[in-house]
Amino acid sequence: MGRETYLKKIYGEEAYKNLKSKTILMVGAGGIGCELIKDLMLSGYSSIHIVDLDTITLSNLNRQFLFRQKDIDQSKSKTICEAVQSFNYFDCKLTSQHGNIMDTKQFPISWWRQFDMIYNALDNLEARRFVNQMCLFLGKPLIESGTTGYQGQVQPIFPYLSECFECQAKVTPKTFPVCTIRSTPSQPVHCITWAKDFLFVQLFDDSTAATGSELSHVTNQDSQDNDELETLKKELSELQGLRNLFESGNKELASILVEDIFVKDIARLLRIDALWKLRAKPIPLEYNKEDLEKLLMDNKSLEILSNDTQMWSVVENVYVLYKSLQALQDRYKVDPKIPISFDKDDEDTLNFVVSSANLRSHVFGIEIKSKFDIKQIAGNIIPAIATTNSIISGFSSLAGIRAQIGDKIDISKHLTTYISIKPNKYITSASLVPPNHKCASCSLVRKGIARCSIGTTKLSQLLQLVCKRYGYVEDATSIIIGKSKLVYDMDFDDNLETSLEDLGVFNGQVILIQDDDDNLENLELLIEDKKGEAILPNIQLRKKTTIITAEPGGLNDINDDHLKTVESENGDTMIVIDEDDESEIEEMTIDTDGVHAISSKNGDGKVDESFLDDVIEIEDLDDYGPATKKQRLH
Ligand SMILES: Nc1ncnc2c1ncn2[C@@H]1O[C@H](COP(=O)(O)OP(=O)(O)OP(=O)(O)O)[C@@H](O)[C@H]1O
Ligand SMILES: [Zn+2]
Repeated sequence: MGRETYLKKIYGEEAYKNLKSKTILMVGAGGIGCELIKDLMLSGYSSIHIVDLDTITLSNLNRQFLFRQKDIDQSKSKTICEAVQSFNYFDCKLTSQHGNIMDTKQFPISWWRQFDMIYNALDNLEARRFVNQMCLFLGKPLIESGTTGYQGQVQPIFPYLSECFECQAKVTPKTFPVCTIRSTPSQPVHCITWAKDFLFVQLFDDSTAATGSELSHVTNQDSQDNDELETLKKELSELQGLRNLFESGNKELASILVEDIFVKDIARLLRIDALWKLRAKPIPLEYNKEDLEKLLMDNKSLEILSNDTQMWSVVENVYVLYKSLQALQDRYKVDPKIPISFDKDDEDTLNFVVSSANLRSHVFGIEIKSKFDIKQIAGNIIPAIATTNSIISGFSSLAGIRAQIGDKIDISKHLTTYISIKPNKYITSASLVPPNHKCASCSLVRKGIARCSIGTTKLSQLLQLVCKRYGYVEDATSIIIGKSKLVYDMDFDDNLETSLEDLGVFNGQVILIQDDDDNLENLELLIEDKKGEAILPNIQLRKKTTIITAEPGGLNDINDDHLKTVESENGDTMIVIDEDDESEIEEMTIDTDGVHAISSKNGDGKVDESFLDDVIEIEDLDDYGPATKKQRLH
């Protein structure tokens, strides 16, 4: 029996053949990627490309089971491909690429074209958003997955048919008021944030992100108290002095820093009575200097640094602070050009943050934490769980297979899957829904790829082409390069005879075509620089349509009068929205000849009752609010 026999039985001969012809991309070779690659490779795809920007670290080995001790510092994508070769039963062609998926030079649009589908196995929003955008430009299905602790989710995304990654707002990490961090901490996390995002940044980090750090700029909005503002400004200039001592390799830095930050600054804060009316006062740091001397003299004390599950005493924290400062100073001395930035896996930076956070906690009467705990909090880590990654990878690969074996995408046949550890909710799912009509990525604008030679194509040619092809009117069109560079509109035609390249367009650049009359939807063209005649994407731009907002139950009573209020025309599309949760109830074509003036999109002239049952209460038929007109791109 051939090895493929079971796959053929499961999928069916045709579907198997179909899958065997597909080339797919997996982005990320970490926790999810290590599990997913096995599933994908054994699913029958003909070829899989794997991209990851990182190398393997010791901390990856506890859950990324394809990596071994010997692989540390090797490229993740290369190692993962080698690791699965021994069970590559269906001769899947594996291609690894080490690089950042957002690098448009290494991964130009011509490279993306080869894939039939993309699987995300990423760990950050920025890269996920980028891949989502690429899939929208290319019109390729994306299987998005993610895990946090015991929770996980797989979302199949079919561009313009189902919600994209950006259709729902994403939760951003919790932030704290600046003055809680700088003057009045009350929880360990406040002190850890102070140590990592303020003290560390001020002393060592040179990056622009650091100098622009919000915690370094305190304004009247952050604090009404002038004394507090003055004190915090003084602290900042004092830190500049400490930074100079650090850079000059001053041997007294540690003792000066402890005195300045944990004694003098605290004493200064204590003088601001307003801060302590309702709060417990901090106590400037006191510790036994002889004990510190003893620790510093004894080489055995170094064991404290790796004792990461027990709470360090106050003097031990001071000792770790001394040691980490010393190590960082030595690094700076060897090569000042190598940036020092916080990384939870960089022991010296972690030790500095742990000890200074703990000393601040002690001063403010907040509980001290172990190095292990602080590492979790400072690295925003919710422990990654191998089993969760494994289950999610299974669902992810199944979601992709389902997308590939059918001929035409019917989103009602696909599901978003969730897993959790809540009883009765281990595995749940939800139907895919059409794109959110407010989504700036997939609903307010159409996307496509235009091929043209940027060196020889003039702006005027591009303008004429898009007008001819999509129905824009030259006098009512704006062209914007990148995020905000306006190069053409009705009152600004200076650039028409300039080539796209001279206007700053590069291979992979995005250009926005905007209808100033608001009749047609806007279009984002990703420019692929290619010699020869310009080729525009084959897209039917949609006319902006009318949305009628009706209260629950009002749907059947929308009549000619309402349609007149919203100036609808025969043949327009109407979307009825549930006012409570803004979900779309029904999409209909307006027929102004009929008495009831509505025909549903399935063409039988009736509202789809089965759909309504779920959403609105039919008894409320008389109780509808006035219809309002909104513009929607459909
Ligand atoms: N822009 C990107 N391009 C390519 N690969 C990326 C990009 N961003 C993240 N990745 C990769 O995605 C993977 C995500 O895996 P995972 O969530 O397990 O993170 P990790 O870095 O391996 O682990 P941890 O963050 O817990 O140390 C990582 O291997 C990471 O290198
Ligand atoms: Zn969207």
